[in-house]
Amino acid sequence: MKISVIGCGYLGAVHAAAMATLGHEVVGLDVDPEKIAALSAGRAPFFEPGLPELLAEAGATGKLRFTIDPELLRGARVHFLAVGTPQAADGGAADLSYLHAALATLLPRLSPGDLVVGKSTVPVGTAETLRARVRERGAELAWNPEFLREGFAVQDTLRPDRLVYGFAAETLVREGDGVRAPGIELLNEVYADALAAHTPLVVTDFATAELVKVAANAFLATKISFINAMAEIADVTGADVSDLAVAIGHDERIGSRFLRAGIGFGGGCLPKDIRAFSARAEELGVGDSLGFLAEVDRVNLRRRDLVVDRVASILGDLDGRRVTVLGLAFKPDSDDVRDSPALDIATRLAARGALVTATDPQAIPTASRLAPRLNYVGDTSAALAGAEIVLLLTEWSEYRTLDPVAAATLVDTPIVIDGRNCLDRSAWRGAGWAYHGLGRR
Ligand SMILES: NC(=O)c1ccc[n+]([C@@H]2O[C@H](COP(=O)([O-])OP(=O)(O)OC[C@H]3O[C@@H](n4cnc5c(N)ncnc54)[C@H](O)[C@@H]3O)[C@@H](O)[C@H]2O)c1
Ligand SMILES: O=c1ccn([C@@H]2O[C@H](COP(=O)(O)OP(=O)(O)O[C@H]3O[C@H](CO)[C@@H](O)[C@H](O)[C@H]3O)[C@@H](O)[C@H]2O)c(=O)[nH]1
Repeated sequence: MKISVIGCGYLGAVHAAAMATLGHEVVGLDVDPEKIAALSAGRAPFFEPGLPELLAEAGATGKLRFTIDPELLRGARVHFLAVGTPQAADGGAADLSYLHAALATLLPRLSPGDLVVGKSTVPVGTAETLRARVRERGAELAWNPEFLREGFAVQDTLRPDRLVYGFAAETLVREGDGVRAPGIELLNEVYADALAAHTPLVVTDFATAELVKVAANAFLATKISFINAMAEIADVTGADVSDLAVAIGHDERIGSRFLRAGIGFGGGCLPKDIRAFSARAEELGVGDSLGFLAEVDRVNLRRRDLVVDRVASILGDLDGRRVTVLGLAFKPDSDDVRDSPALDIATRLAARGALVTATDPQAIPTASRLAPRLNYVGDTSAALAGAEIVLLLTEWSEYRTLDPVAAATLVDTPIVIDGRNCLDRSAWRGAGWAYHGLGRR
């Protein structure tokens, strides 16, 4: 089937390439000519494991094209909207201007019978407001939220753990165990491979589909802030949050995943999604229902304050002190620094006068665009040289497996703050380091 993907960022580029490897004829549209030039040349415009190989595989099919020319949208039967919905500059709500612009570009190029499929994360109620404009063109709208994780985007796209389709409530017809809705066959054809692999499918109305996405992210964010709140308690009681997480995680009702305490969550999704969800609930007059998400956000942001304060309490005056930061991306296996706790901490220490040397296997280009004043060093050993304190802030495998004995010979003073509680503290202490975990004895 011929499909288009509008917006070729972290989500859209992977989606477009993955769809082509599944045999669809795909055109990916973006307004960023540099991104399109890279993708057209088969180069990934950002770091995502497996994406270069996926682009090569898709390129070899001859079925994948990237363009800035919206005319090439014509002829596709399914059009995915995958543009950004960032936090608005003036508050927590989602900025839908990119989505509206993308739709305005698409509408005149739609043909009757086409299906427009929203993938972007949107406030509940958005799809309903967009549908009339799509219907005027004789096309239909579906909402199909995306759950991929950066760092695992390729496998999550090809083998999602579930698919959710949202349709206008009045078009949904339930028959026994099945559901009919206009456009559902087109989506089933797009996802034939995943469906054949028995991927669970939930077909529902727009509002539920939109809510599933933000509810999932709100739950994940809450889980992280919960364990970080336990880390705060552990800090004052002498308990160990890592042992606590293992112990509560053995209860299958709780589960062991997403219970890693540390400097908290960041990225282009969790922080802005919980704020947009809260803002939308306020608009709907049910702000109190999500009041806890403001606390989830506060706990999360306190983690960054905690690390900055701890560095200050260890070093005393920060002015001119040599601080080395290992890791800038919001998580390992990504170059994404959107709302990265690591970059935020590094920047705040620099603002307080520290001489921050920062390194990351992939995120130096993205970080240096946002925070040009840090001293960026590509090589880990060079970054460690002469440090008065080392902060591990993104748990890339090369940092988790650092040899503490060798590292100790490079620094000025062997003090480490393990912002992700991922180091073997006995080994580090054994090598002479003053080890500081977060919520760990
Ligand atoms: N990144 C993820 O892991 C992820 C996962 C699930 C859902 N989402 C959601 O998907 C959406 C996209 O996120 P992202 O991380 O890919 O963002 P992104 O910023 O990486 O990509 C968005 C792309 O859209 C392009 N764009 C903007 N306006 C356009 C227009 N009018 N026409 C064509 N292209 C346009 C931008 O140039 C950019 O390349 C967001 O709503 C996000 O919340 C993201
Ligand atoms: O136990 C944990 C797990 C994660 N994190 C942090 O939480 C953030 C988000 O991590 P993760 O959820 O793995 O990354 P994303 O790629 O942002 O993915 C989330 O956001 C996407 C965009 O909405 C969704 O599609 C995914 O399902 C959802 O997991 C990162 O800063 C992690 O360091 C922790 O601090 N502790």
